[in-house]
Amino acid sequence: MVDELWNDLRRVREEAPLVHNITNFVVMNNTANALLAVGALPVMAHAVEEVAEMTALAGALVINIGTLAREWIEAMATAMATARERGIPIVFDPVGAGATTFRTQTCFDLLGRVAPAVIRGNASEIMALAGSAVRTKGVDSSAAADAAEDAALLLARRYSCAVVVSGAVDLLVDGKRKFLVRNGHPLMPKVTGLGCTATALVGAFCAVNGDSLTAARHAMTVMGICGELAAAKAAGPGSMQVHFIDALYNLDAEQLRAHGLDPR
Ligand SMILES: Nc1ncnc2c1ncn2[C@@H]1O[C@H](COP(=O)(O)OP(=O)(O)O)[C@@H](O)[C@H]1O
Ligand SMILES: Cc1ncsc1CCOP(=O)(O)O
Ligand SMILES: [Mg+2]
Repeated sequence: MVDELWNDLRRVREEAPLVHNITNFVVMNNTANALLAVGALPVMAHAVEEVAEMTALAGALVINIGTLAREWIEAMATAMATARERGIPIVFDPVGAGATTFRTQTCFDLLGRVAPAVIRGNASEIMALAGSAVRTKGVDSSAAADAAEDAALLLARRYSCAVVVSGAVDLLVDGKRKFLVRNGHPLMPKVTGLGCTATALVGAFCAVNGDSLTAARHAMTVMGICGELAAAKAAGPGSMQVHFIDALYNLDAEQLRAHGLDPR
């Protein structure tokens, strides 16, 4: 796994795929910096007048409903339709699904029109999309990833896609395969937007690897290892964010091996 991961990371760095993000106001800056640090090129564009053109240029489309407003929904649907026509992978982040009817219903509407390559959310969000009665506090999960395994499988079958449930241990399924990613650090959920960063990195890896589940596994492993490397230098969430970007930029093959990848 380590060699395949390294190959994908090198491809991201060499090919610098454009990742088109329709994402939330909270994380636009962190996400763009993380994509640049890993070697991809970010662009944030959400005007309905330009999204089709922008998506057509991209290696991956990331749709994130974190600060949803009605006028964005048409832009998201248009971008997703363009991606489908052109075979561009879509990665979908249902931020806060389950917290409000607007968020949950919009996810159903968008996903019902165009299925993504990958859905990446926390356990509460994935359970909400699967119809489980789950209490969710805004954008943070109230459950561990393993509690969402049945929900993840249901979504993987419903949309024929890969599903990533993030948490202390990430769970990844696509209906046929299941992977766990154990890397990571408890400081990570103390930095806003690292879930959205994970989704964007899944987009960057999907741009270079057509096997969506493998691409997602590689991205989530990179997230976890960089979280561990950053936490070793951080004094708290503020410096964690800065060290995380540096760790993404500097990540090398030796660090990947030293961080004990789990081949299951
Ligand atoms: N307690 C934890 N220990 C280690 N890693 C974590 C922990 N919680 C989250 N992570 C990692 O932080 C990143 C963001 O995940 P998460 O916090 O679940 O997303 P979200 O912000 O969407 O809720 C992922 O890479 C995940 O593996
Ligand atoms: C706090 C917040 N509110 C709306 S979007 C957002 C960012 C959520 O980012 P993440 O899910 O990556 O923590
Ligand atoms: Mg999130």
